[in-house]
Amino acid sequence: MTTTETTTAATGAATTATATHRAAPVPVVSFRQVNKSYGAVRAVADLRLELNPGETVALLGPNGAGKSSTLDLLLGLRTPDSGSVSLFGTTPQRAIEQGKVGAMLQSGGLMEGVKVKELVRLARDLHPRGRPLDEILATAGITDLADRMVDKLSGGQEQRVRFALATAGANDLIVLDEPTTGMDVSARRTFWGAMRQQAQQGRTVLFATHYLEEADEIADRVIVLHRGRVLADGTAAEIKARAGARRITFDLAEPVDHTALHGLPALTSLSVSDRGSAAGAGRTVRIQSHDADATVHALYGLGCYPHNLEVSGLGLEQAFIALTTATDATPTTEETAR
Ligand SMILES: Nc1ncnc2c1ncn2[C@@H]1O[C@H](COP(=O)(O)OP(=O)(O)OP(=O)(O)O)[C@@H](O)[C@H]1O
Repeated sequence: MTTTETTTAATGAATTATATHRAAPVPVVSFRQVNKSYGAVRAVADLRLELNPGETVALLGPNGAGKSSTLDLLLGLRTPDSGSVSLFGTTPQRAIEQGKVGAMLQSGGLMEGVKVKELVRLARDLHPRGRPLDEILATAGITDLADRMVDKLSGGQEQRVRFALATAGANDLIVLDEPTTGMDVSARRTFWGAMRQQAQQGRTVLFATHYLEEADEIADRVIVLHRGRVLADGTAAEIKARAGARRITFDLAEPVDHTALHGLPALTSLSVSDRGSAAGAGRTVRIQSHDADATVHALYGLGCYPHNLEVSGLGLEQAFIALTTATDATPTTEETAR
């Protein structure tokens, strides 16, 4: 909090006005109109983004959307062509030197010829605010791997060791690029349990993932990147609502004219399975519509008698597909200009 005192001399008397302002918290991460291209490929385009203290944020996007490039810029591993990136109000390099950032990246092998505990101890000793070794091993779920040689680890175990290295110090920001790739279901559960603990201690967590259920379950904010831009930014519920579409499922006992179904209003997709409905006969129809009321109303107008009718919102996965495919259908500014 900042207090500003203003003293005004008027008619020989001093008037003191005290104004109290609440200082805006310094964002943990700030991207200001950042651009990054590799030759002709525009990987990050006019990216504006702020992360606030304590947020757990998922970065989603199809292959090539710019997720890894964004994380590389954030960590100072790449330099923007224009715009600026800051962490905790300073440069990425400075924030990392101060021990504020832990990262778990996709690339880069682990040092070989050492035991897991030796590698983790080294990372801990290099950190300005290293955590106790036993605690690091326990939170990463690798206590039983402590004496294993690093080159004898499975892919999923390696990922857990990478996580231990990323959390070897008391970081304020943890950055994870597809952290659970190669982990089985149980290792994933343990991993996210550990991650939650980190978030509950007030740390900001940013992770890129292709597992949409992870984003849905873990993140309190989801950022969808596409073609290097932010396509959607909000809670998972907001992203689902933003995609707008509803899913309509029903069974039909009688044969159906597919062309008539395709003519239903507000349709974004339609599939008819003739292999028998859930009830054992007929066919199951699955529709995505951006106006479920209009679609269902018209369905009755076709003389259809749907059974087991269900109308529901989209899951994050379908919302993600709806959002990104809608954008794929829209030409970019550069394409329009051609
Ligand atoms: N070093 C590089 N040289 C040339 N092009 C690159 C380089 N790194 C990334 N790209 C390109 O930049 C774009 C963004 O890549 P990036 O790896 O950031 O995407 P991503 O969202 O992380 O993808 P994925 O989900 O496949 O990991 C892609 O078109 C990619 O081919």
